[in-house]
Amino acid sequence: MLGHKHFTASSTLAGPSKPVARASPEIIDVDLLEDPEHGETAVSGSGKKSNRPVAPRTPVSDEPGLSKTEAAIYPPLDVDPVAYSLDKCPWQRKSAPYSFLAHGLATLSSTKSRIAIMNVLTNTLRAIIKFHPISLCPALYLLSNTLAPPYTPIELGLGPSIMSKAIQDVSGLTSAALRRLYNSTGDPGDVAFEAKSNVRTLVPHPSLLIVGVYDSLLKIAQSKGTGAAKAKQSIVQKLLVSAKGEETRYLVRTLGQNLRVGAVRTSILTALARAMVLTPPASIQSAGSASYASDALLAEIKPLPAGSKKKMADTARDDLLEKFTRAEAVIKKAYVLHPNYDHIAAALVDVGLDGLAERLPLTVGIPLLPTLGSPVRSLDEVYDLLGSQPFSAEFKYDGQRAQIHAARRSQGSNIVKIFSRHLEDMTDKYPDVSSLVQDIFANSQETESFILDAEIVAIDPVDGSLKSFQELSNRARRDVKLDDVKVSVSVFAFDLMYLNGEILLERPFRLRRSLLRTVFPPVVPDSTSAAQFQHVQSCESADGREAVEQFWQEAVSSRSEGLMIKLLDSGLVTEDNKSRRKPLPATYEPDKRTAAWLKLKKDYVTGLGDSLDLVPVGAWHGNGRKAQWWSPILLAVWDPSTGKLVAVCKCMSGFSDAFYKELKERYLEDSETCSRQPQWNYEVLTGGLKPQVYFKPQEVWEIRGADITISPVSVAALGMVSEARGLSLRFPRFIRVHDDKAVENASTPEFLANMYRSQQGKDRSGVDDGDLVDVDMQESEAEDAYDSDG
Ligand SMILES: Nc1ncnc2c1ncn2[C@@H]1O[C@H](COP(=O)(O)OP(=O)(O)OP(=O)(O)O)[C@@H](O)[C@H]1O
Repeated sequence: MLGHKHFTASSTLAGPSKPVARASPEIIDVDLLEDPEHGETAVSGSGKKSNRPVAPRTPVSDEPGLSKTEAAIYPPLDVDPVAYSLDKCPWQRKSAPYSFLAHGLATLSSTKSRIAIMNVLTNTLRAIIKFHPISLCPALYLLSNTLAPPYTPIELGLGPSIMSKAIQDVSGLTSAALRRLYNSTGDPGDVAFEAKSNVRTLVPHPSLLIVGVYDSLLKIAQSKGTGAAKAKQSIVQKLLVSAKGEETRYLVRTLGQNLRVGAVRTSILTALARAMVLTPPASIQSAGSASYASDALLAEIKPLPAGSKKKMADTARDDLLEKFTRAEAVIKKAYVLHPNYDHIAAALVDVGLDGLAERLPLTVGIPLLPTLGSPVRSLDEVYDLLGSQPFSAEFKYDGQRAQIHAARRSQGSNIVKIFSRHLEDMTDKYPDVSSLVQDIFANSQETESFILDAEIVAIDPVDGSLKSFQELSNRARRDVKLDDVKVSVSVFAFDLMYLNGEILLERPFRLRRSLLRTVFPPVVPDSTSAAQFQHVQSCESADGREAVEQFWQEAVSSRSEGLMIKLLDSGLVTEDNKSRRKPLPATYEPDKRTAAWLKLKKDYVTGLGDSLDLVPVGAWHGNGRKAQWWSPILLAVWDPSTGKLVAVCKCMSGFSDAFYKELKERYLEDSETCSRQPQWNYEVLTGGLKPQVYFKPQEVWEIRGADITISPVSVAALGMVSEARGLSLRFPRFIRVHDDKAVENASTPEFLANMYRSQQGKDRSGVDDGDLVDVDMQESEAEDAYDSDG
C-alpha cells in the first residue's frame, strides 16, 4: 500500500540552489499532452522576458479555493446534479483534461459540506463517463490518491528531495525561497502553486490529460535501479512544466500522497453510482432499464436551491433517490468483493450497473474486504445485545489477519495468495504458509479451491504456545525464503468464504464454520519451519453463561487479545430482540463492522493498569474524513531531569469530531500557540516522529493504551529499558483533558519505563529487538479503519 509521505521543511530545501532552468517545451512527453491552446513560456509578471521568475506576491491562504483559471473555464461542480448541465462542459468528446479533475479537487478542498462533496464527485464523474469513459479508471485512482488496487504492490517511491529539486528547476526559485514558502504554507502543493504562479511561458505547452498524468505516475512508480531518481525527477518536471493553475497544486499533493480533500472511498463509490444512474455511458443501452434515470424523469425534478439541505416534496426526486440507493448497493458490493477500479470501470462501461455483479464476482486471487467486529466493553453487554441468540466465543489471537486464497492447478504449481487485513499481498512474507496450503491440497484430493479467513500468530516451534504480536512483527516483510523463516507461525482459521467454486458469503456462520472444521482438519507438520494449521479455540453460548465466563477468564490470562463473539444463525427473532432491533444476519459481511461480530478486548476491560498523562506537542494534517482537522496528534512525556518534553506516540483514537474542531480553534495555525517550527518555552524531542505543526505545550491529556512497546522511532525513556530504543504506547486512546494539571505534572520517562517493566512481569534491565513493534503500521491501519467507517 502507498505510504503517506510528507514533505518537510528541511527536505524542501534539499539539493543545491540551481541557476534558473527555463521551462522548455522540448522536454515534454507527447503522450501526456494534447491541445496546445493554453500554453505559455516564461515571462515575468510585467510581461517582459526575465531570467528569474518573480517571487510570489499573493498572500498564501490556508485553504486555497479555486484559482481564476479553472473557475473561468468550468461551470461550478458543487451544484445539484439535476441542475448540472453537461452541455456547458468545454471539453466535450475530447480527451479529458487534468485541469477538469484539478477543478473538482479544488472545489472539494474548499467545502466541508457532505452534500457539496457528493455533488462535486458526481458531476465530475458524469462528465468523464459521458465524454471520455477511458479516463474513468485513471480518474478514480487519482481521486482516491492511489495508483492501483490495494493488493498490487506499487509505490511512487518519490523522495521529498526529488520533488523539491523538480519544483526548483521548474519555478527557478532558490531553495531558500522554497523554504520560506513552505514555512508560510506548510503544504508542498501550495508551495508549488505559489512557486509557479508567476512563471509565464511564451511557447505553448499542451494541456495535461487525466490519462497522461496517471500514466506518468505509473512510470514514476516503475522507475527502478540506477538512475531511477533522475528518471523520476524528469517525469515530475515534465508534469510541472505543463501544469497550470490548480493543476500544479493537486499534482504535487498527489505526488506527496496527501490530497487534503474530504473524499473517502465510500463517497467516491456513492458518487460513481449516482453518476452512472444520471449519465450512463453511450455504450450502455439504458432504455427500459430500471437502473437509470430517463430524461423524462430528470425533466420532472425541480433542482434544489443551492445549499439546500431540505428534501423537497417531489415524487420524481424520490424515484431518483431510490435508483441512487440501488445503484450504490450494486457498486459497493462489487467493490467489496472485487476492489479493483480497472475492472469496475471497464465493466461499467461494457455492461453497466445491471451486469456488474455477474461480471465481478468473488474471485480466487482477488481479496475481498474483510468483516470487522464491533467493540463491546463487557460480557454483560454481549448478552444484552445478543440475548438468547446462539453465538460462538472465540479467542481473539494477537497476530496478523490473513485471507488465504488457493486453487489447485492440474498443471504447474497451485495458486496461493495471502492477503492482509488491508488487502496487501503478503504471499512473499509467508512462504511457510504457502507451503502449508500445498500440504492441505496434498492431504485432501476433494479440495479444489478456497478462500478462508484466519489469524497468523507467532508460536513456539517446540511446544506450540502462543507468542506476542511483537514476535511476529520481527519477521522479514518481503521475499522471505522458506529456509530463512526465523519465527514459526500457526494459521488459526476462523471463517470460510469460498469452497470449490461455491460462494459461501450468504450462508450462516454455523454452516461456514462446520465446513471449515470438516474440510480443513488441523495440520501439525513435522518440520518446525513449516506453518501449523489450527481452528480457533472457541466456546458456545449453548454451554451456558458460566462456561462463557470461564472461557473469558482463560482468554484474559492467555496471550490472546480477548474474545471475538460471533452470531451462529441468521435472523432469529427471539423474545429479547424482537422489540429492540431487527434480527442480525450471521452471513459474512464484507467491509462491515457488524453487530453480529463483537470484539471484547482485554484492554477495553482491564487495559494498562494505569493511564498516562501526556502533553500534546504537535500534529499532522488529517486525511479523508479528517482532512480539515489535525490527526494524529503527537503526545509527549515530561522529563524533569532535562526540562524537555519527549514525544512518545501519535494518537488518533478517542476524539470526537467536536473535539477535533475545538482543538483546531484552540491551536490556530501561525498564532501564539501553533507553529511550523518548535519555538516554545519547552524544548521538544520528537525522535523519528516529525509533525507538520508544533503546539505550544500547555495542556495535559489523560491517555489509555493497550500496552507499552519498544519502538524504533520513539526516544521516550531511551536507554532506560533498551540501550538503543525508546518506548511507545500501543493503541493510545484519548480519555479527557486534565484541566488540573500543568506540563510539569505530566507522566515522566521513568513512569513509562516502570509501566513497561510491570507489564512484562519482571524487572528487565535490557531487552532484545524481539520486542520491537512497528508503530507506524498500527497507526495507518487504525486510520484506514476509521475512514472506511466514516
Ligand atoms: N477468532 C477471531 N475471529 C476474528 N478475528 C480475529 C480472531 N482472532 C484474531 N482476530 C483478529 O482480530 C481482528 C478483529 O477485530 P476487527 O474486526 O475490529 O479488526 P481490527 O479493526 O483490525 O481490530 P483490532 O485492531 O481490534 O484487531 C481481526 O481483524 C483479526 O485480525
